[in-house]
Parts: sequence; C-alpha cells; structure tokens
Amino acid sequence: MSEECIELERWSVYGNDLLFLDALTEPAPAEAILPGLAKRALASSGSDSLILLQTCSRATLQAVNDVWSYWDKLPSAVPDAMVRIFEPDGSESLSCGNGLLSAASLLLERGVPLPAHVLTGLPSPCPWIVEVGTDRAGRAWLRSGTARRVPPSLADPASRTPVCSALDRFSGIFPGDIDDLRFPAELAGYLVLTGEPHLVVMASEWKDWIPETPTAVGRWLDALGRHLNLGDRVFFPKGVNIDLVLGGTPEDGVRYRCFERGVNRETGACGTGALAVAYAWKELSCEECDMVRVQPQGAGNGGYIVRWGDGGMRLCGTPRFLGRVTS
Ligand SMILES: N[C@@H](CCC[C@H](N)C(=O)O)C(=O)O
Repeated sequence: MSEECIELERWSVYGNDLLFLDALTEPAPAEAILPGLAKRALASSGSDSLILLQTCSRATLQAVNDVWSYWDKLPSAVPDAMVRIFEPDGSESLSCGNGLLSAASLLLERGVPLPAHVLTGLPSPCPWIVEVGTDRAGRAWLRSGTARRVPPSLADPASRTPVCSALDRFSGIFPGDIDDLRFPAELAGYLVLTGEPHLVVMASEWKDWIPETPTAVGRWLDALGRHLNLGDRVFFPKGVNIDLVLGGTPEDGVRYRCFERGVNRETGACGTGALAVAYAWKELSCEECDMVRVQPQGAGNGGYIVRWGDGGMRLCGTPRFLGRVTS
C-alpha cells in the first residue's frame, strides 16, 4: 500500500462520517505515516475520522509499539482483528463505537465469521477486546462491556463528585459568555468512560441557558466543546467528548447532540456517546429499564438501541456504506 494513493471506504452511522482503511487483506501502511495519512484523507474528504481495520497478531502489535511505545508489555490477548481511530489532527484516539459497528458490517462483507472479537483502545495502557456482529435486518451491534469511571489522567479529580460506580458529576465549568451565548457561572455535567471519555450535559438542568433554535444550540455546544478541548485543557488534559441531552424518553428515544474531541466539532452521531447518554440517563432517572433508545442529531427517526445484559452494555445501530474514495 503506497503513501501516494490509498483506497478507502466511506461509511456513516447516522451522519458520523468515517473513512475506512481496510488492512485485513492488504498490508497496513507503515505506522509512522498513519498520522499524515489521516490528516490528508480527512482534510480532502471532510469526513470525521479515519478507521483502520487491521489484522491483529503479535507482529502487528509489536510494529505498533515500536513506533508509539504504548505499552510496557504487548497485550496478551490477540484476537483476529483490531480497529483503530485517527482524527483530523493525526492523533490516535482510544476507541470508536461507530467505527466498531461499521467494522462489523465490513467484516460480514469480507466473509469473516461473526460474531468476531476485535481489539480496541490501543493507545491505552490496557487495550481491550469487544465483540461485534450483525443481525438479519442489516443492523450491527457491539458488546462494549461495562461503563467505567474516567481515570484521573483524563479528567481533573478535584472537580468531581461520585454519583454511582462509573458516573461522576463534574462541575466548575465556565466557558464565559460569547456574543449572544450565555453560560451558567458553574456548568456541570456527568462524566463516564464508555471506551471514550464523555461529559453528558443534561439540558433539563440548564433550561435558562440553552438557546431555543437548533442552530443556536449547535453554536452553544460548539462554544462549550471548544472551551474544554481547545482552551487551556486544565480540566481535560486530553480533551473530552460532550453529549448534550435534549430530552425524550427511553422508549421513544433520548435525543442528544455531540461534540467530539479530536475532531473538535459537532458530528452527526457518536456511538460511545450513545452508550454514555444511555448510561447517564438510566443512573440519573433510577429507572429499572434494560433498554434505552438513543437518538443522535443525524438519525432522523431511527437511532441506536442500548441494552444491558450479561457482560455489560450492547450498542446496536445501522451503518451505511457511502462509497469508495481514493486519497
Ligand atoms: N465517534 C466515535 C468516538 C470518537 C472519539 C472521539 N473523536 C475522541 O477522540 O474521543 C464513536 O462513535 O464512538
């Protein structure tokens, strides 16, 4: 695979636009060129993130670690495939719910037996394995495990108050008023790790500050996201994804809009964000439900279904293949 000309597939899950580099059948590009490749491909396509679907072996893991020194020891479990996410600035993020859902559909197309086990979270000290599969209706699913507390390395411990085992209330955020956008002097949200760090902000708690029109809500979310991700990063040294929950019900769909770290703007949907929204909703409402529909901005009438069962949370959504691009 040359650096000059790369064949990519474009997939979308509810408007989260992902470029896929399939290195299952072709050799993966050299590790050192991946950040530049992601920057170039994402700048020219306007897509949100680049997903690398790659065979997993001790040799590929060693090649990753030789360049990035992610681990003291190579991960011990080696499933068949791994899914990695690169952002427009060339950085490698932890994990991508929509990338994993799309990977399930792509694995099906390639004739790989499903469910499959996939390694994700490569830049973390302990990458983890998730299970992905598809159903007869063309939906893909991801068994993502349990939600966790965001580690201190990713979010200031001093600003948190525990809500339950994996959820912290995170307070003290003040982006400052910007033009006609107003913020409370101490905005708070709920912090949870669902493969990625997410700050879930409940609009119902900030009714006086949330603007009325969808366009203005987008500007408000953007201002908050830029403050926390492109400001001095005192609270979130590596940035944070923000999910603004606008309302709804678990049966009809909990509506949210998301600002993604790394991408540094609002995207149509975020899979790990849907897990974070469902988890926060369930914990805060104290409802005994085992299923929450979550509806991102880009979903129209559809959206994700999050279920709880053995082994934690399961995310279900519908990836769409949009075509091939050359970068
Ligand atoms: N869109 C993804 C999550 C992307 C991660 C984010 N850009 C980050 O760096 O945290 C998803 O579907 O989960």
